[in-house]
Amino acid sequence: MSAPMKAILTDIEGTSSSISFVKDVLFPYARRALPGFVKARGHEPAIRKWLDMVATEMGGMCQDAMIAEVMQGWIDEDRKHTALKALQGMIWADGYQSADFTAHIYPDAAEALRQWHAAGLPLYVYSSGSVPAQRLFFGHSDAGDLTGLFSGWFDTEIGGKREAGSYRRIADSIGLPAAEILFLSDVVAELDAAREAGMDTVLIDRIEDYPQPRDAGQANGHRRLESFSAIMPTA
Ligand SMILES: CSCCC(=O)C(=O)COP(=O)(O)O
Ligand SMILES: [Mg+2]
Repeated sequence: MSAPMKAILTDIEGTSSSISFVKDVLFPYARRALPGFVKARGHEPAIRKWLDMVATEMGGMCQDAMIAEVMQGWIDEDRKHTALKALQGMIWADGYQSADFTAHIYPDAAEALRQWHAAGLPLYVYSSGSVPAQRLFFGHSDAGDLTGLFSGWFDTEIGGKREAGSYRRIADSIGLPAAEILFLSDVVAELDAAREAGMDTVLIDRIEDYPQPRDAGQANGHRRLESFSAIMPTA
């Protein structure tokens, strides 16, 4: 018999929210703004530390304009680099504050998150997007400010999403055995890592993001659902 579910940990892109919002709205916004952002604010310590991290990876001294160009390339490749994600989050803050966009959330996800929270189930986020970017995302979602629904936030500062150790550290930080946490994601490799750490898993396979639903082999033994509605009826 499996352990009772005591908390839910959710991914964002492709799980609670559409891939196309991230790829077609957020990434191009950050790509366009990056050179100006680095030029105007690169001297601020909270920004400098990330630029220096990228410069070190590039082999040492390089001009900020070149660092910005390298990071634009990383955006095109969808690299989940912690420095890039931190800077993207700072850039998106302007976009949300000036109401250039609101963050997409699938209506079934917003509804289920509200129901689970109302039922007393603690909710957590684990995304490659930085924690500040996650807070902005759920704070300015199509369904309003949902930040109050969450008990905690995790990004790649705790470790990569495809590494079992990250999920062990998250379970420790939440203060529950991994077996009592359900992780939701659209990426099988992330679910594999969470399962290796002992978490329960559900593959979210949204038709809008994955027009060719994953078959049982591709799902690699993870329960596969097309929305949040069927995960745990609370009604
Ligand atoms: C929360 S900010 C936008 C999402 C993002 O930058 C990203 O890389 C999403 O990755 P995820 O781990 O949520 O699939
Ligand atoms: Mg995802």
